[in-house]
Amino acid sequence: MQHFSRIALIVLDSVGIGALPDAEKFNDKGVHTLGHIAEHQNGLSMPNMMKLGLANIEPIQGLEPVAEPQAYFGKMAEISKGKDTTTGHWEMMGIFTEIPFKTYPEGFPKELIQEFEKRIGRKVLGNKVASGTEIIDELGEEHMKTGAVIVYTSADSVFQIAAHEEIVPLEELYHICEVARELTLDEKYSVIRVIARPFVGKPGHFTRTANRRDYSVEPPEKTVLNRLAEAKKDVIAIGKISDIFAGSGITRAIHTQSNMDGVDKLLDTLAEPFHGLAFINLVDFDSKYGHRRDPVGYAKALEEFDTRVPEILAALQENDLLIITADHGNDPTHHGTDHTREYTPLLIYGRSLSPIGQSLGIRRTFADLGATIAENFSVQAPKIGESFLSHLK
Ligand SMILES: O=P(O)(O)O[C@H]1O[C@H](CO)[C@@H](O)[C@H]1O
Ligand SMILES: [Mn+2]
Ligand SMILES: [Mn+2]
Repeated sequence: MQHFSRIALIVLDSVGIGALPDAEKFNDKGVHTLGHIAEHQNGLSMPNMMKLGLANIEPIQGLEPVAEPQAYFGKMAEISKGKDTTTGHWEMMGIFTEIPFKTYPEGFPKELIQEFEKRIGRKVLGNKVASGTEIIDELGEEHMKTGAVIVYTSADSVFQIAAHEEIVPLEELYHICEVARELTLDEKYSVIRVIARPFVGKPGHFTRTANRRDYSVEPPEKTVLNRLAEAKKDVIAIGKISDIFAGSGITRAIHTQSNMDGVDKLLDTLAEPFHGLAFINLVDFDSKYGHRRDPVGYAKALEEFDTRVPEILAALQENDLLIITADHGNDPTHHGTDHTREYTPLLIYGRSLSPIGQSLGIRRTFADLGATIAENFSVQAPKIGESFLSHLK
């Protein structure tokens, strides 16, 4: 069996590949992020991902499978009871989330908001489920006049705080988030993530900045990342990965501004020597296009990523393994603005592997990834997941 000295794991945030069998329970019957974007655009120009075998995973209207895919390919099911970023990434690294995280479809309880207002010395606006761009359009002006911060949530377990950078300086916003983080760690509330959502601009023309910051809870048990770090391997987190794991098991964190900046930083990372895992999340697909229900923008982002694939392949050394997947869906043609319950694509490429990839079938859980990575680096396997390392030849 081959072992690899470096693994690069790329998560295309929200690029799902069709409804999971239990999608109906999530109000997501018939969703298909990649398929519906391709259908909407009458095809997608992603020649490099096609060469790897993206369209070989399953038939997708407008995308042609290739005769000789360069990568091993398949799709993965999520067994955890959730469709958010945290649940998806944690499952990849071996955690089964059986009890869904607490969500707040009616907004946060009054007593929590009152305590929060008291502690931060500012009032709260909103306190409801909303889309982040819509709620700043709706309440941004009032926020600027009164200095009250905008609090909102979604179908996920998130406490999001939006504020204009010129009204609430970033340092203060981050402090406010720390207060919210502390209050919502209480079991009574158990919110998974507090998120700072700074924005700039004039009423009617607000834009969010890249100064977003996530305050996550630590995973409830050790993940494959912890096992790697304990075994003195490098665990390099690029983009929001470090936030998602609250820094746990990460040996180096690199923050990014955008998908393309993320790819640049991955290339920089691959150009340097390391031994272990480079784990990157490209969030624009999700935050800029999926939640905004913008299939045209989403398609462009996919095509833009595709143009960078040759550079990524060229940056790989003989003994490297590249894995491309996603953490959930976010079908921009589906109702609402939330994630969608989907399979995620799986593409695995290595220069030392056979030039024609085989099917890895339908993986029962995202944790097959963690199990594979653990086996590769000879660290303790996660409780769930089956390694497919021996299939890679
Ligand atoms: O609508 P925006 O602010 O982008 O928020 C989205 O981002 C959150 C965190 O990923 C999701 O829960 C969803 O609410
Ligand atoms: Mn995500
Ligand atoms: Mn999202």
